[in-house]
Amino acid sequence: EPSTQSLPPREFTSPPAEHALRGDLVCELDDVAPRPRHPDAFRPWTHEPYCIHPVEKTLLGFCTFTNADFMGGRGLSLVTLPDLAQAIMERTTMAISSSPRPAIKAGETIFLDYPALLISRDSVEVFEPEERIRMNWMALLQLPDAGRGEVRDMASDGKYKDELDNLVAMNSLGVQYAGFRQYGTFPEAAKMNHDCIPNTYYRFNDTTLAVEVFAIRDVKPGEELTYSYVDGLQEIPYKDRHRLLGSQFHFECNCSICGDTASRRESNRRRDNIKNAKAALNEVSDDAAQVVALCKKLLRLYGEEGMILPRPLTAEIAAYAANQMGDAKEALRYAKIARDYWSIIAGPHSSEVTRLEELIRAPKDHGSYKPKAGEAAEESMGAGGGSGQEMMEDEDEEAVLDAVRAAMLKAKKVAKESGVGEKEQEKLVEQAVQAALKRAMSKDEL
Ligand SMILES: C[S@@+](CC[C@H](N)C(=O)[O-])C[C@H]1O[C@@H](n2cnc3c(N)ncnc32)[C@H](O)[C@@H]1O
Repeated sequence: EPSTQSLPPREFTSPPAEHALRGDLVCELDDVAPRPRHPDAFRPWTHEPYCIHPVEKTLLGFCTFTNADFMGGRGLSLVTLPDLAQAIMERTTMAISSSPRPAIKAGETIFLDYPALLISRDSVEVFEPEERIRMNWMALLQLPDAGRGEVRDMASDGKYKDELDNLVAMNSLGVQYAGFRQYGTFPEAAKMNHDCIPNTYYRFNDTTLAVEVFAIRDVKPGEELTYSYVDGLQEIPYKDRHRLLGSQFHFECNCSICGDTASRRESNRRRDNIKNAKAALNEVSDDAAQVVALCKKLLRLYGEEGMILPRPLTAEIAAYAANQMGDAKEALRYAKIARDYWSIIAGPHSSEVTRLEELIRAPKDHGSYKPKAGEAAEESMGAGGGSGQEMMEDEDEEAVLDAVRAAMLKAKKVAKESGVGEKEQEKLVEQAVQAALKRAMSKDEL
């Protein structure tokens, strides 16, 4: 018996006699299975599968399976064994885009795309316009029909005289090849609209030439995928964004923070606060406590505005500043936030993640750590006592002095780095020396 488990709830049926008998079958519209009234009736297929089994019911049957939504409505039909069709479809559920796309987790790759055109940005400066435009057109016309067709289907309105210049400006991603900036025209990515608060970002692999579009936050099923056509729109208020997108791309942005006046106003207010907090952060770079407070505020504002990209660096700065204040717990908390966002944006194996992991593993051993004033004394006591104890083992008076001297030197260094005043430093060193001496002496008495 063929496995019917993966089949839609319908029994294998013999083909209608007239089909089986027709030699030179001419397909008529009647042969097309109608789309069922309920869209999920034959899920994942959009049409009732049409199955035949040769000769006997006991033999494996073949069916025609169709998913008309595959690849954004291009459709896919399979004529194959039911189990195989099911397996193929399970693997490619991501490509069915008109049935609600499944939810995507932050950091997840959504698709890979390869460029149809890769045009050096330097060509604009190096060549006369006519020469450059001629080269670009040749690049396009020498593509095979399929690639050329995909490029020619792209939007090409804009401010330039040459249609292809407009097309490239409108549809390209900025990528770098061996350090040289390029306009990369990627047919799939070019289908994505702009959003001033996008839900995806991309990275370019200059070995494979693939651009990887990935989610920077969780994306709900069916939610539109967007990226920002312009980098660094972070603090820019509506009016300036409107002017920029209008002059560069010739469209009026209707994204969530541009669409209506109330949203524009709300977003402008938040962006104003972000701008001010960033300016204040530049002013207070020597004051670790202020740095932490401002980063905390910025992270809150980025959260309210739904901005993801600036978060990891802000959290990372907060982590170092907290550690500098001797607050290893807070440093750890921010370091984890920074690590998690870097993992989404730069990738889980990026140098950014490795850098943060170092701090997370042992905040107090990290170069940024400076113990608090009180802890400075304690630490030096520990160090002095420890080395003193070792020395006491051979009951050598010189060793007691060495231990105390070592404790004093360590305490001086720690007190100086803690940033407290000179008087306070002296007091700390004195305390540490006394503690080390006491420890060494008590050991001696034993
Ligand atoms: C690269 S194409 C994006 C795909 C395009 N929507 C399509 O259907 O082929 C750029 C064009 O999409 C439209 N567009 C993209 N983002 C938009 C936005 N945020 N608001 C309004 N129109 C937008 C503009 O017409 C722009 O010229």
